[in-house]
Amino acid sequence: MSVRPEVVEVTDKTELVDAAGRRLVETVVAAQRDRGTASIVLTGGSNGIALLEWLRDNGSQIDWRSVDIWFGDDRFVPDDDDERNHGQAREALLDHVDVDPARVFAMAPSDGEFGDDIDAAATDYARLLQERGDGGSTPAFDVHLLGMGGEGHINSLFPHTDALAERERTVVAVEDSPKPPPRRITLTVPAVTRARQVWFLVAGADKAEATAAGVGGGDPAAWPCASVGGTEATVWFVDAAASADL
Ligand SMILES: O=C1O[C@H](COP(=O)(O)O)[C@@H](O)[C@H](O)[C@H]1O
Repeated sequence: MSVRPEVVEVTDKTELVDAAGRRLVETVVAAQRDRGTASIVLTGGSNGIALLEWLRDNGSQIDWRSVDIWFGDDRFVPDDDDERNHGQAREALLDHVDVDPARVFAMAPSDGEFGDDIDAAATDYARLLQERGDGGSTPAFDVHLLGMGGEGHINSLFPHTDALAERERTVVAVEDSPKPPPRRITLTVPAVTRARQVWFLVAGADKAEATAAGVGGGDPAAWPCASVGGTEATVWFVDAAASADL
């Protein structure tokens, strides 16, 4: 991990979303003031989507026209499938604020332009990241949001998998995710660690062991959450139950 993680402990999930939401508004507004633009990598999962709902109601200080929206992972299923992180993000936020559609970079669904060719879809997302990367393999995202599973997975990077071990490509296809649906596209460790700030949104007692491993520097092959951090900040927003083992 690049920088020492900061832990923001709150009581429950409502406070967690509120704390992360307030800080995200501040961070995006500051980036837009300093650089004229901002970039956020969204995550799926319960807290990631709750945060987007919070932003829908409380994010009016953000100039949504000047934000690039990326996805940390998505499920390779048809576009109208409820499992799509992109569809959930549209419903929670993107359809309700003034984002520039040309700056919302969804991963291809299984009925999109690449059809069922998941590798072509993953390769194309890597191409897009590089194209917008100002000479780097990806943009230096302002904030990469991450949910986390009880076994420590982030994006679709699961313990002891080739996707987690990837150190060259920024985006890979996953054909056998242990959590359904099995086919996914995900940013890899080299992509996540390009972010200025990496934020974990974690609630629930079933995440306490993984939280302790992530914050405390556990084995990155066993605990994907321990394998990433931001170049400027790594922040863990955790509720009381998830922080029980810290
Ligand atoms: O499969 C996924 O799960 C994680 C965590 O989800 P949660 O509901 O336990 O918070 C999520 O971060 C990831 O984007 C998603 O594809």
